[in-house]
Amino acid sequence: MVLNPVITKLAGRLVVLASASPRRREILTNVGLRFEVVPSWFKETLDKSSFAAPHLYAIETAKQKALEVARRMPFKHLKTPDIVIGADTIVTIEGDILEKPADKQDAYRMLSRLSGKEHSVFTGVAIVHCTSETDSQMEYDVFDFYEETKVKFADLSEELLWEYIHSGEPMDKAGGYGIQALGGMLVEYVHGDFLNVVGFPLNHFCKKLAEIYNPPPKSEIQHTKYESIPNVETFDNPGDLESGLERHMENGEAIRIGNQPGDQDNRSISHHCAAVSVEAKGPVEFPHNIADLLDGFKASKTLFVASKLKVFDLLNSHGGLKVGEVADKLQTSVVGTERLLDGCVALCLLEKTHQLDSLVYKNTEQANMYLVSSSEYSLHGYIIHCNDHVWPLFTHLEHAVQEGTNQKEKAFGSKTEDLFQDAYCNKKDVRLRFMIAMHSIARATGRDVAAVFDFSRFKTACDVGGCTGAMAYELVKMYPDLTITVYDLPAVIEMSNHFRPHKQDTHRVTFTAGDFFKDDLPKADLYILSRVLHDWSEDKIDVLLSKISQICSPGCGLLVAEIVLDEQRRSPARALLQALSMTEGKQRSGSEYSQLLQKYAFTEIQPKHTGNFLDAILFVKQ
Ligand SMILES: C[S@@+](CC[C@H](N)C(=O)[O-])C[C@H]1O[C@@H](n2cnc3c(N)ncnc32)[C@H](O)[C@@H]1O
Repeated sequence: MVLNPVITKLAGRLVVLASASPRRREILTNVGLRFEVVPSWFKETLDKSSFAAPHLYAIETAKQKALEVARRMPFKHLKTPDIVIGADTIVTIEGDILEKPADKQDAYRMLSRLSGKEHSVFTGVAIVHCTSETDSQMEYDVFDFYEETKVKFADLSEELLWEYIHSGEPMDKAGGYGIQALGGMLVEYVHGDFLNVVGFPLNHFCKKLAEIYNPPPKSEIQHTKYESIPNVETFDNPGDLESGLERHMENGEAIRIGNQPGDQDNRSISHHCAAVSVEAKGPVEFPHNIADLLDGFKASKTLFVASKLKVFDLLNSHGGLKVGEVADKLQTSVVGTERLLDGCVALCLLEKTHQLDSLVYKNTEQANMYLVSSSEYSLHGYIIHCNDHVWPLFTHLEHAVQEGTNQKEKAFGSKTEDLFQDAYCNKKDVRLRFMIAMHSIARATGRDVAAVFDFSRFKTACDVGGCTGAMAYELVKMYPDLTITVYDLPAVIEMSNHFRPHKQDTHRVTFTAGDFFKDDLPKADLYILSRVLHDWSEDKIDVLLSKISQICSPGCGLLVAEIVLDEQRRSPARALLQALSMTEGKQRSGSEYSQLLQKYAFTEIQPKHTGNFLDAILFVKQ
């Protein structure tokens, strides 16, 4: 369930937020919108003086941010979004626009201007629909709006001002303050939408969606159609967009790619599949979605190999390197290394810049955050697992489809009786690789799963099949009264100490070894099943859930963390593609999980999409 039914109209479309702001991401995630984040490269350099009013500047910046992403994605991300959302927040006082401070002095200048006075916060929002209707070019329908909120600051002493500036909070925020955190202490009153000041006017956005999807008569809608994109300056060279895939249309009007607004009800396949209806007789437009799929495996393998060779670790520790230096340090050929690095640039994992007379390769911010093996939320372990374990299974997909079985024997030479307890899994190196992979996903997701419900009424939890304890560590961080037992097979528990975080007090997380099909589970008032149910047959699930149901008293909780399918079982593609290499389990929709758990006297509280790798459903024992 989501707060605004209109948001469900976006289900099944590839929705992209063209903003790196964690605050915007959180606001939209909280209402159940599923979207990808692709930060815009548009430089915020529009000439403010050329706009008649400040809000027009914010709207234009939001539009340009969204359009830049809409234009870049088909070429750099190999997929075409259906909808791109851009936003720009500015603070205005006495007719001047204040954006993000450049440094501490700039923050001081801004905040002392705001002290004791009322100012306005404007957020411009652009919703860009990407369509390809009648001619060879993509077309962009842009719907935009803005919201104004008045905020009054208290009189700020010099001491308070500098204390706030030294906290570091002002630096990435329009006007130099963040109302949702420490900056809230500076504010005397707010007139208008609070979330607008945080960075995204959710209420107005939902109204706008309602207007777009349940439209009033056409004459009343105001939006701009961009057949070609206005020439704007971005970090990227717009010229390179023309060099990649070109759209071929010999006589126009042949096909439509992508769902159009209003298509929701008769849509037959989901967004990533880009519903293609061939309506006309003439030659057809170039099938971008199919071309993207043809290259999909090359893109994955490029990421895998760069990760395996630790390219991102190397570039992170050196800041930036020339191709010869990378080849030298990796002991690889110069020509092959250059191809790999250029492939990573094309996939937006690396940046290539001219420095003096040479080309230097550097990690993108995203690569530093997720691909460097030592980074806090690194996906490196999971990427290596995909390369070493999932990739070989997928090379036998044809057999898997013919035989309806997992192809572990063909890929690794071991027959699967129990997914986790055969000789192959008991090899120490294989087990460790698996645990590192589980750890990286659970760490990346744990915080979001822990935050989607209020678990504070639970004092004891048992993470059943909790592996390295990654989810447990995130939960105890957020809930200071909670203690968690991580329950897993002895061979896993034996190695769990490797994963204990150093900078966290971990005494509230303990480990118990056992077999959840055979042994008694520890007593707790919240049970967690994260990525467990999808792995097993109905019979085995029956054993496990009967055990949990018996041990639970009324009021006990059961948290299921899985990728939850939509009700038509069409998306997310991630879940359906993962199912192709499954042994005996299956992926389920929200209502399928509810029906399953109902049999064991658990009632669903609410399913939540976290926007992360896993979704969450909380159940309560009756
Ligand atoms: C797919 S992993 C999920 C790990 C963790 N919950 C997460 O979300 O990252 C499944 C976990 O179940 C554990 N497991 C499998 N069979 C088990 C059994 N019979 N008893 C206890 N744990 C088991 C595995 O060792 C593994 O850690």
